[in-house]
Amino acid sequence: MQQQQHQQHTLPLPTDDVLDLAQGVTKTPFFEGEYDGASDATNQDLDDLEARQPAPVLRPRKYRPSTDCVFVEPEGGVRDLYNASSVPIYQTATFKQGSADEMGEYDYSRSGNPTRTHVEAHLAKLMGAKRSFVVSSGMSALDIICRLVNSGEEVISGDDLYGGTNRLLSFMRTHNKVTVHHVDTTDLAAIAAKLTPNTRLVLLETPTNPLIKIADVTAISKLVHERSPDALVVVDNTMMSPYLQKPLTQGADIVYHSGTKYLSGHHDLMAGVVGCKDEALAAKIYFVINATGCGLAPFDCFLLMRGVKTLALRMDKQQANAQRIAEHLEQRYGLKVRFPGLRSHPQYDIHARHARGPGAVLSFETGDVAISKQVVEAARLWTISVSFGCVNSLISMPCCMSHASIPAHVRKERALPEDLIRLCVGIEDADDLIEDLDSALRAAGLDFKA
Ligand SMILES: Cc1ncc(COP(=O)(O)O)c(C=O)c1O
Ligand SMILES: N[C@@H](CCSC[C@H](N)C(=O)O)C(=O)O
Repeated sequence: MQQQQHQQHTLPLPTDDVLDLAQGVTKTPFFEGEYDGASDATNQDLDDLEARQPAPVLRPRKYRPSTDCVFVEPEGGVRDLYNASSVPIYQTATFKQGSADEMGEYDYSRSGNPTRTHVEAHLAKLMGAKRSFVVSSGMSALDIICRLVNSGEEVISGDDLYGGTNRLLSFMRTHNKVTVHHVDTTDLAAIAAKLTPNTRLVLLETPTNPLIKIADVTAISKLVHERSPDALVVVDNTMMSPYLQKPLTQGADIVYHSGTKYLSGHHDLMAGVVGCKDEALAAKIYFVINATGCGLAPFDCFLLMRGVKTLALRMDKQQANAQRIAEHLEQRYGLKVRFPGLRSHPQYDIHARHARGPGAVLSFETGDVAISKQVVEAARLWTISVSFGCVNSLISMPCCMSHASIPAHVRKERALPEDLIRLCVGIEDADDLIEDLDSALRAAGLDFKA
């Protein structure tokens, strides 16, 4: 009984009411799919629907992605007693009950908290998810998803992926008797070769961290669902954010993000986000969150919500800067730059079909570990730091930083270049970023090509 109540209040609240009202008018719920300017129901249709209703109608409308980030559906989150424009931080562990056997919408913040419900509803809309959850970190989000895998089952994942993800999958292999296959996820045949009736998860990063390889989520989802109907396609969408890419609308079953990155945008909190395409999966995910207690704390929910509202603005500036920097490095220095906004990227077309932009993470090699180290250490505006998605620009060497937990021999087997430099581009003036990078490259002995 109590369990059911918890599941209800973590739903994006009256979204279903909204859709019921619009039934027969729109085939495209407002929270599904991209704005394409041409859905079956126009806003005029919805105005007409409203005019025919005896009472005020909650109107589902489709907005463009940047509007979606900042506009919080009034019926989508929590109802605040005082109509606060910014939903307050419900800094409470418990909620009072009217009687011993009747709890209200909330009883205990591990099970649910209004500030959390609010950001979850907003993120569900952005991701095109039936339901979303916010937890204590991106790794926590993946941990919850991995609990859907039983011992004896199999996971297929990339041969290029975040070091912490690799670490968790290795733990599952050694401690939980799960078979983990690492394959090149740009190669459909390589995935097909590992699919069995025992496959439970196909876990994709796209773009991958740090080699920026692109997976064709649509083609992979179709293949996996046909060949291994019990398998779930899970996409780590951290590098793109829901502003640029919505894998649930491309066939994936679950999407997750490190909210520590673009969603929050300022490197002032750790968070993870999970979005599910259906209620059955959502119920399983909610069970694990409540059972293990990794739901995001109220203050961090508030910060995450504040960050999401400026996501479009930040991402537009960051990726415009990244595009200029990628072109500069490729054209002026002749470096091999890995960035899906460059025509030279091997999966440029696939990425362009799936995402609204290239994002703001790129990587390149110098040909020598010592030179790369000199470049990284000579930069001034570019801070040496792990992570990405922050408003400040960051520079790193993945093999000794974010991916150091992958043993050196495995990095070698998977062709992860030790001299790789990763740039995470921020919102500074692109000219300043380029000048600073030029002087760091020059200090390390690299110059414009003749
Ligand atoms: C692609 C990717 N996914 C997931 C994570 C994990 O996120 P968090 O650090 O928030 O646990 C990271 C980085 O940490 C990452 O780079
Ligand atoms: N010491 C940390 C490293 C975090 S890396 C963070 C981020 N995902 C990135 O790619 O830079 C760890 O061992 O997890």
